Amino acid sequence: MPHRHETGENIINLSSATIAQKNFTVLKMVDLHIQKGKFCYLIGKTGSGKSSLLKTLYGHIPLAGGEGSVAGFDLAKLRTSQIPDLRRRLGIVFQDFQLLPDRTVEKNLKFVLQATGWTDKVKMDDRINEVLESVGMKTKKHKMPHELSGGEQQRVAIARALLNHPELILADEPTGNLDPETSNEIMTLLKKVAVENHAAVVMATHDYHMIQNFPGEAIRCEDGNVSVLDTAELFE
Ligand SMILES: Nc1ncnc2c1ncn2[C@@H]1O[C@H](COP(=O)(O)OP(=O)(O)OP(=O)(O)O)[C@@H](O)[C@H]1O
Repeated sequence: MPHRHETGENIINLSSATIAQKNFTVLKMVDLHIQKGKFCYLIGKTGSGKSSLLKTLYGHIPLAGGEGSVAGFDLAKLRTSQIPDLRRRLGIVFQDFQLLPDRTVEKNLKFVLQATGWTDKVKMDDRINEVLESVGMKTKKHKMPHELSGGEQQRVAIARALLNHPELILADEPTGNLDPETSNEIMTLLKKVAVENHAAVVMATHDYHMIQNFPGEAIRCEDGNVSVLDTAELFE
């Protein structure tokens, strides 16, 4: 189970951590240790704190207590100026894709590369082709987001998440807007790119059919606490 591994091998370490929205404590005494390269679900009822936990991990809300590190960044001491550096080490995928609607797939990806310090045009083009190839979208790079299906848009969003070789992909309900068949395709893709890129994945989901189809480990938010379990336990 993920919480038993040594600190140095972990991409996420939370110890006695408090996760809070404004002054409202969502989760407390959180101990969570996720090994590099692990695939982990994040489950729990609506309002149980899944999104708040992910937001703390990507520096959108501050750690409200205890200790925490993500990809080597100390969350308790994280300065605003370090947040872009942290984000560069992570890939983030959302339920609603969040592609820029006014530009092509290629320009969506180029925008991220430029915003994260890339300048060499040939290297940018090569990286864009590489990530689009890995999600099966290379032939669609001149399409606008509205010309793509939901599943295709999510493939592009996954490609975007991969651009800077993340060690950790955080995915908040990435299949929440997709039909079951497309959800399975996206899940298969996420698992494939995680292995290819040696990236860990923490994926929040409500979708128990998918968890049943793709068993694994899960972090569960419940009653203000976090526990780790094997998804097989959910269906006993
Ligand atoms: N911006 C905010 N200000 C104050 N409280 C918030 C804020 N966002 C969320 N909360 C509260 O924090 C708690 C956890 O919310 P969170 O969005 O993390 O849950 P969740 O498990 O991701 O739910 P869902 O599955 O519905 O997305 C909820 O009680 C929610 O009302």
